[in-house]
Parts: sequence; structure tokens; C-alpha cells
Amino acid sequence: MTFDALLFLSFGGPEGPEEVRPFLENVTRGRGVPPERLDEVAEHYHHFGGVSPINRLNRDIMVALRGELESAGRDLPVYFGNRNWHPMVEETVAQMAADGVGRALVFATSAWGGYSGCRQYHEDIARAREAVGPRAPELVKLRQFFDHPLFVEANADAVRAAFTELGAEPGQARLVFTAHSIPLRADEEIGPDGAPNWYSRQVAEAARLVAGQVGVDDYDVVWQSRSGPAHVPWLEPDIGDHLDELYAQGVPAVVVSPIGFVSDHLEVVWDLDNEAAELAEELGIRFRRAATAGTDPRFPQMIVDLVAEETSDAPVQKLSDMPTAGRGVNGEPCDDAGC
Ligand SMILES: CC1=C(CCC(=O)O)c2cc3nc(cc4[nH]c(cc5[nH]c(cc1n2)c(C)c5CCC(=O)O)c(CCC(=O)O)c4C)C(CCC(=O)O)=C3C
Ligand SMILES: [Fe+2]
Repeated sequence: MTFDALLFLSFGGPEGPEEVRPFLENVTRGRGVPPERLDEVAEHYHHFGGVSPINRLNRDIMVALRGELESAGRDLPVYFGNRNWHPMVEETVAQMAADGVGRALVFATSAWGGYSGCRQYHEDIARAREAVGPRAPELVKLRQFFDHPLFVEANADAVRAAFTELGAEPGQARLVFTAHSIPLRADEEIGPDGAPNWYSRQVAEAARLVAGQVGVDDYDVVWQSRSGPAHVPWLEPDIGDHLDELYAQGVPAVVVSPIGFVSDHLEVVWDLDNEAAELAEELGIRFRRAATAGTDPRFPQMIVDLVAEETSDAPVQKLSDMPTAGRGVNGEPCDDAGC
């Protein structure tokens, strides 16, 4: 199939203090997140002048991606659209239609399946096409990439670098992978292979692959940044509780790999670099947070590989035995189980 463009579809974030509240309203519309939680999260953004790093990081990735596409001889203009903040995906898809784009690939910036990481991006695609009407381009979303070799290698190198910075050999510091928590119910709902817990199983699998490349067989997978009412169960343990537990075990040092995030989002720079690092310091645990994969040149190279899977019948590159999922046309969910 031929494509006229690539839509880089992400979460979006505020770029000034007055944008924080309306952004948070967009994120949580109809989700039952308590207002106290919104106030707390707004504070996190205000620590950074009301600016989330996410848009700048995405623009950096797009610059690198344009370079990689050009080197690969692919003439594919890259457009930027977001779910929750400007440039909003509706505006971007309207612009694509105006530019005469008839069919485009969509790269969504989440490695994962599940509602927030995949299904909701299909919904964004469908909503944007509907807003634009009959002239809207056909939009083909690329698959989930949690087990792509370049994503795994970039994360593994970042973990190695963090061990080096700590001056520790793997084995002298505990390796802890962290990803965004989600409600247990949400995790159970989705599993395109007929089994539940697709998201948490993918996170576990990506952690296993990265740890394997680093040569560590003893590691933990934990969760962070939960929201929602306290009585609703989310994936656990939380990273903070886990650091307490490691302290109780007498663990002297940790390397934290934020495998769940493709770049240094607010959840990484606040919840890890600030809160978790501070707790570790209080506990006397030496702490290093590994880099995210987004700034590694292999990340845009991976996107070019994913494009090649669609356009050149290039082989699907993956390191796990879990089935590929997440591809979809015009926002139709990829699978009955909602991917
Ligand atoms: C699985 C997952 C990912 C990883 C996959 C992916 O990358 O997509 C992710 C990414 C992100 N989440 C982000 C921000 C927020 N997420 C929130 C709320 C929520 N996230 C959830 C899940 C996830 N979220 C869930 C189940 C909720 C509860 C409400 C709901 O059911 O929707 C809220 C509301 C306040 C709060 O409750 O914390 C905010 C502000 C940002 C941008 C950060 C920046 O600005 O740099 C990014 C990349
Ligand atoms: Fe989130």
C-alpha cells in the first residue's frame, strides 16, 4: 500500500501555566478522577512552570524521524497531532486533508496495548476523521512496539549506562522496571490473544527482554502514578511502597528503568526523578533512573522499520512470542478484545 504522510499521534501536554487546568480537564473528561487528584497533578506541572516536557520531546523525535525517513529514501511528510492538547489531532487531520493527504500511517507514542496506550488512540483517530468529514484521509495505525528489538536494545543500553553511573555491576544494585499503573479492571478487560491482562503482561515481557540483554535475572516490575479513588484497585506494588520493601530487605542501591514511558514525561521527571529519588535518599538507597528510549537514535529507526512493515512487506521484527496487536484502520479497534 502507498501512503502520503505519517501522523505522529501523542498524548499532548500544557506549554504554560494557564494551559494546565484545561489540559487536565481534557485528559480526565468523564473518567471519574477526583478533583483533589487533579489539584495535586496540576501542582506537579506548576513545578515546571506549567510546561510539560512531552511536546518538546515529541518534536525532537520528529526531527530525528524526518532524518531517518530521508536516509531511508522515504518521502513521507510527518504531521503532529495530540489527544489532549494542541496541536489537537482534529486540527492536524483537517490540515492533512487540506494538503491533499489521501492515506496516512499513524504512529502512536505508546509501546503498549490496553485502553490508554492503544484503544484510546483508535478512538482519537475515529473522532478526528469524523470531525473532518468525507475528505478525511484513510488512517492506518501502526502496531504496538513493546517487543521491537530496537526498543528493547535502547532500553537495555540505558539500563547498562545507569549501572555504570552508579558504579555498580548488575547484581550489586537492584533492577526495578516501572510503568504507569492502571485499574485492575481495565487491565483485565483487554487481551487480544483471548487472555486478560494484555498491558501488564506486555510490560512484564518487555522487562524480561531488557533484563535478559543486560544479563540480570533477578529484577522487579512495579507501577507508578496511580490516580482514581483509593478504593479502586490498581496494578501494584507502587514504586514508593516497593522502595520501602527494598529498604527492609537491606538493598543498598537501585537502578530504575522507566520502561513504561517512551520519553521523559512528567511522570518520569516528577514521580521518579523527584518523588522516588527523594524517598530513596531518605532510605539511604542509592538511586539511578535509566534514560527513556525516545532520545536514542534507535527509536526513530524503529519507527522507520514499522513503516517498512506496512509499505514494503518488511518482516515483522519482534523479540517476544506474544502476538502482534494494535494495528487498525480508521480507528476500528484492531481486535474484538479491543487491543
Ligand atoms: C497506561 C498509561 C500511560 C502509558 C502509555 C502511554 O504513553 O500512552 C499513560 C501515559 C501518560 N499519561 C499522561 C498524563 C496523565 N495521565 C492521567 C491519567 C491516567 N493515565 C492512565 C494511564 C496511562 N497514562 C490512567 C489509567 C489514568 C487515569 C485516568 C484515565 O483513566 O484516563 C492524567 C490525569 C491526572 C492523573 O490522574 O494523574 C494525566 C495528566 C502523560 C503526559 C505526561 C506529560 O505531560 O508529560 C502520558 C504520556
Ligand atoms: Fe496517564
